[in-house]
Amino acid sequence: MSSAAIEFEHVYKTYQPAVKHWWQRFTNRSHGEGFKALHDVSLRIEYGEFFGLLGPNGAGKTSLISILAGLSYATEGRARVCGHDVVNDFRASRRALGVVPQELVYDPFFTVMETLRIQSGYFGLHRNDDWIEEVLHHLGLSDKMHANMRALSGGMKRRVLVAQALVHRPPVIVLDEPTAGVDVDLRRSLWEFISRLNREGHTILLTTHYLEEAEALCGRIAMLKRGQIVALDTTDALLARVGGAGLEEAFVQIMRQENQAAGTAL
Ligand SMILES: Nc1ncnc2c1ncn2[C@@H]1O[C@H](COP(=O)(O)OP(=O)(O)OP(=O)(O)O)[C@@H](O)[C@H]1O
Repeated sequence: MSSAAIEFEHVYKTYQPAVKHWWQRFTNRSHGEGFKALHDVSLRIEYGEFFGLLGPNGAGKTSLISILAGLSYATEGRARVCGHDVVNDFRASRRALGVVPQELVYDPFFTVMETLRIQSGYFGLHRNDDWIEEVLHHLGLSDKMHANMRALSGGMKRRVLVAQALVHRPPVIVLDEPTAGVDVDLRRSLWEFISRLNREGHTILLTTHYLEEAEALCGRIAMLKRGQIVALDTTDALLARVGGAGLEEAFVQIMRQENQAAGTAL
């Protein structure tokens, strides 16, 4: 079968429980069962898709993205980016991927431009200023180019994280809740920019709790619950399930059915 932009094959993730005593780090004994965050997740996202990964808090979205970005290993199963295995062919898979993380992580000692030049350097790009300036322009950050990262507001720092993910022009872009805590203005300009990248052929994987955002942008959606995919369909088909009552209604109904099946309350 030909490669896809993103592939997960029977992925499981179990987090080991925290050790109670420091000396237990040096023993091979199991310290308990561990927490099963992902359970047999298989997913194939084709080139050029705008794909939404939805799920309640703790469903496993970030765990899945972390495996894709090589930040964490799957306990079982495989993941690939543009056909490159994220473990055996890490450099190629990482080069094909731009990740906008959920947390605001930044180095307080650098300016925006320095931050982006350093990021370009990680990918071996030494003359990248033209592209960096274009990205900054589309993210409304041109006037902050020489500002220190510390001096930016939370929303602006988030824009820099988006720019950081794009410096090496990756064909696949993963955005983990990129609009959490940002103003309407940025959301609009960010989505216009990301949609443009998608029209130009980039594959987008988006996680968000703003369901109207996913409804407007994503062609296909997977819903995760307790580490398992409980729905995977086109956005249109999910909307048709609820007679066009909106993605939020579809989400609530699917999660409720899953809760009933699991015998728990929402
Ligand atoms: N490093 C870790 N060690 C132990 N448990 C973890 C770790 N990282 C995540 N978990 C647990 O795994 C589960 C899935 O977390 P994850 O962050 O992947 O969910 P999420 O769907 O991204 O949630 P949110 O929407 O709140 O960001 C949660 O119960 C979380 O507490």
